[in-house]
Amino acid sequence: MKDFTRAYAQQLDKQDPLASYREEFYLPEDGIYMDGNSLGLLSKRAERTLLESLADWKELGIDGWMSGRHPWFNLSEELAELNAPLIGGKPEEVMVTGSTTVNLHQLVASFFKPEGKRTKILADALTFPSDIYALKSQLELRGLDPSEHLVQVDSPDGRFLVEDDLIAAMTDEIALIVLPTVLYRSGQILDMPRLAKAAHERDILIGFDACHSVGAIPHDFHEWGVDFAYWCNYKHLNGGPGTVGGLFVHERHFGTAPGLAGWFGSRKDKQFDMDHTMTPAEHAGAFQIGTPHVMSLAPQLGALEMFNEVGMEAIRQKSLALTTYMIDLIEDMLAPHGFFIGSPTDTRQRGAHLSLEHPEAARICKALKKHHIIPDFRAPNIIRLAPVALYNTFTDVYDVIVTLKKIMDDKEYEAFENVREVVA
Ligand SMILES: Cc1ncc(COP(=O)(O)O)c(C=O)c1O
Ligand SMILES: Nc1ccccc1C(=O)C[C@H](N)C(=O)O
Repeated sequence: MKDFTRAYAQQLDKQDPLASYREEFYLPEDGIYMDGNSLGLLSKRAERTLLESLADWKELGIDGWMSGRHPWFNLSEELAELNAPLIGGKPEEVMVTGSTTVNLHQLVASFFKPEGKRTKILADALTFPSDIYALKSQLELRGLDPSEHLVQVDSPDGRFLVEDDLIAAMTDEIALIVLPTVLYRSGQILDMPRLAKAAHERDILIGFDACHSVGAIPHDFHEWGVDFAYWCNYKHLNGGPGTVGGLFVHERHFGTAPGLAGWFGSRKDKQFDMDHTMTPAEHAGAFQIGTPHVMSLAPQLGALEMFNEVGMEAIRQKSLALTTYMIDLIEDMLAPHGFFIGSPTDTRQRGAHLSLEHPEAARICKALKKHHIIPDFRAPNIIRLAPVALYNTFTDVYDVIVTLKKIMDDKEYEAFENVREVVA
């Protein structure tokens, strides 16, 4: 018999080995934050490392590049070491640089080599729009028509992708594959090792957008043989709004010239020779372009420290316990209200957020916000809820679903217009 009392949720919190991490974060005073899949919250450690870098600037000026608490010249490399275990790469295969979309541009510019019959890029119909915009523009830059050279594999139900369909589309016309690790709407995890193996058996390179999986699930990119990956550090990793992104390039590709070159991709000892012939770094550092956004990197030092301390296995375990508990509560409390859980029920395929579909989703989100609960909305009908392992509790989950039940029982959502806000 499942227990649907608040006391049971509190009991689960008492047994939670990660409970103490909640105090490390600045949480809303009178509300519940469930949007860590879009923008993670500020932690005290991230605030401290940002303030330290500001103090270095204040006290050292230009010397902050080489002296100070976190010398800026090596900050991207220092952070790559903290990022590497989270995605299962060797430190030299990872770089903290650019942003998701910029890194995708860089990686496609470097690894898309249309030749003979192989001139197409394979992607999917559910991926984040920015990736598609980037892929289309990369094709156009090569004089290739995206309507012919970008193949997007469809989804049978608009929620999930089927690996067999993706593999069936890996034809001898495909030069490069770019897929999400975890889908941004449904939270489905794709079978990355299987896809990488299938791609390589067909002589195709494969890269992954790991925005919704980094900091949420463990990865083994090196072992899986993935060619490249890229991600943001502002969602599950709590690095701050617009913080610098990450990229992974498998060591077998070291020596590939960066498609978009810039002096920060140089070997560190050569960079200030100011030679007009670039000597690229001999590792993933080669894919950096210009001066790093230091103040935007700095919070990651504190933020990422926590992930390395706790380990991705423990984070994954709690995250799955939270989403499984949430599904149980939704099925019990919201049954008469017409919600559809558009996320995988199989835990092996479920990322770290749940997608709740409802025709009134836009205004249900507004009603939740009125109760100081922060979800997000994805048009036309999705409420995304992300109970985050490091700072959300089982009681948070309980309170969110009870509030949702009240909003539905009392039709509170009818007080709002069913249209999205500008930033939804
Ligand atoms: C899966 C995915 N890809 C790409 C992006 C775009 O990232 P950015 O705006 O940081 O380039 C996002 C989020 O914004 C995302 O969730
Ligand atoms: N970068 C942002 C800026 C403003 C508001 C949201 C975002 C997001 O990251 C949204 C996220 N990519 C999503 O999965 O929808």
